[in-house]
Amino acid sequence: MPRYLKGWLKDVVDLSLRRTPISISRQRPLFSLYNRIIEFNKSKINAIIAEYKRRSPSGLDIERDPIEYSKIMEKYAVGLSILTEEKYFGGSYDILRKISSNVSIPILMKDFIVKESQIDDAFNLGADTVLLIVKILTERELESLINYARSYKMEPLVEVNDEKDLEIALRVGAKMIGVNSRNLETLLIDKEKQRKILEMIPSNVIKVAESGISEKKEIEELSKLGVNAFLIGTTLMKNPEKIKEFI
Ligand SMILES: O=P(O)(O)OC[C@@H](O)[C@@H](O)c1c[nH]c2ccccc12
Repeated sequence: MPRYLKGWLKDVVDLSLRRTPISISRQRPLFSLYNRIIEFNKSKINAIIAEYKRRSPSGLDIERDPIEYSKIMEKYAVGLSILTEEKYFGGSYDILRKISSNVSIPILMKDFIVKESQIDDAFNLGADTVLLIVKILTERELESLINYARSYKMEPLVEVNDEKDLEIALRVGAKMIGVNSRNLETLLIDKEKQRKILEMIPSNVIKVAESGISEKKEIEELSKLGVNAFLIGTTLMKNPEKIKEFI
């Protein structure tokens, strides 16, 4: 069982535990997000992970064609992040499947993963990796889900929000760590804290800055701290063309 949680996080995790596994099989080769971030870093192109997200508990509400969006991002982004959580983020497995059959760049399935069958689903739907959120899992669960993802050759993005999360992520051997500036419990953004945590990550780990990025200047500043990739949702959902300015 996942960690003790309250409020919407408890609800979203309960829904994840009850999610019915799908029964289709993968139709697409595996594209490594981890390797492609390193390639972008070598060629000095800002590695942007563009997120498709219709809604969010922090207030976003947007309709946009998923294929059209993904086709723009395919030209510029290092990868895509696709929300599949239904109730709070307006995502679906169907959207992920449609996008994965139309693009040839790495795709991260963004959901509240608490059981192995959700990783099976990600693989079968054509995703190339998954997000694992430290805050909702026990250390043992996190470790075993990381290994389970790796059994599919997926290197998961492990999300942390504070020092304690980071200690756990490093202890269980995460190789790609995302620091979310948004606290999932309070929904508040704290960029100072995010920077502090990013600076604590050893340089042999891929560092991803997540949430609240809206300007090129922020990407440049974060790059100076050794950040390898940037996960951007809201800004690109509102204006996909901004990706051209960001890279
Ligand atoms: O829309 P933004 O502020 O650019 O953020 C994107 C991404 O970081 C955010 O959607 C996110 C980060 N971690 C999550 C965990 C669950 C759901 C969503 C998220």
